[in-house]
Amino acid sequence: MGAKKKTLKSLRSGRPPTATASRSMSRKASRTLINSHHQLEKKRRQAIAEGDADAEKSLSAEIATLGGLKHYQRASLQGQSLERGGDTSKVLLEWLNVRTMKDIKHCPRMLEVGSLSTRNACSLSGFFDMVHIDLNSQEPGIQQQDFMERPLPESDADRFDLISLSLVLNFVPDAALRGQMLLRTLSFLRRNLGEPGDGQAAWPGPLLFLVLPRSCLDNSRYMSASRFTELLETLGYKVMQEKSSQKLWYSLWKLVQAQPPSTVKFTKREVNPGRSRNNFSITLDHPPEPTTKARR
Ligand SMILES: C[S@@+](CC[C@H](N)C(=O)[O-])C[C@H]1O[C@@H](n2cnc3c(N)ncnc32)[C@H](O)[C@@H]1O
Repeated sequence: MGAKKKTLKSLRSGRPPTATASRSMSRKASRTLINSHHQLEKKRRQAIAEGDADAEKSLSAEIATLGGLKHYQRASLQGQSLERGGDTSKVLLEWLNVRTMKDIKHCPRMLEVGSLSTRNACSLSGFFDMVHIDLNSQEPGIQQQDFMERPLPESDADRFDLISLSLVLNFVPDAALRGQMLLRTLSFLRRNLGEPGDGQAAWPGPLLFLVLPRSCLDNSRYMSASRFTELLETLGYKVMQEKSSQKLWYSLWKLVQAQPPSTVKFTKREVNPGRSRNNFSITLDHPPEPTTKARR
């Protein structure tokens, strides 16, 4: 660890206010840890799907040896500052436009799924009534909760004007679960934006902010930007903004359909053949066939 500690100062100086990792690791170490965690989680889910309890136990032990989700989150925080151009919510705030936000009389309610910090740009802006959740909370202001287990809202008071899924979909280790996560956003967004003229008309929502590593769309055998758009449009979203950085793809979607689709069949199919490509994919089988098992 001695050699790694030498990099501590430079890492800290490059870190945005959201990133408060207590111990730094090198850029290479954080990238390796993130990749290993994703691979092991994927294998663990496969073991669960196949009912292989021994394999699941040994993969869980390997994940624990790596430091588990807590260590992964620490690496992700460093990733924000080192490689990804900082806090992704800065892009969302730019798109929403400070002037517009100041004109909105109601305070838009925002759900940040996969929250590592309560001090990102959106949280500090004061424009939002924020709810932060994560599988593993690292701060008192972040509820420890699985979005997939969050009770479905009973009224608009429990719903949101904006949901953020920044680098969360790619964290989910299973293609079918990713589809379910996107589908689930529909239940958590407010569709009724109030009477025109009451100040709420300026809010452009209901909105979904999505960030993915570019490789998920640019270099996957089973996913591409057009295929992803096809799925989001099937769910009732329309793209409002999108941009790419060197490593990430940012997008902002507006929910434009009044009702969720009654059926969706979005299957895994090869769209970009090639040996060097990755296997990122999203599938959705809604409503699920009774015998269908979640599988990549
Ligand atoms: C790579 S980190 C991204 C964090 C941050 N949003 C960002 O943009 O850097 C992914 C986070 O999503 C969280 N996460 C994944 N699935 C989740 C779920 N179903 N519910 C809540 N949080 C989830 C993980 O615990 C992890 O902290």
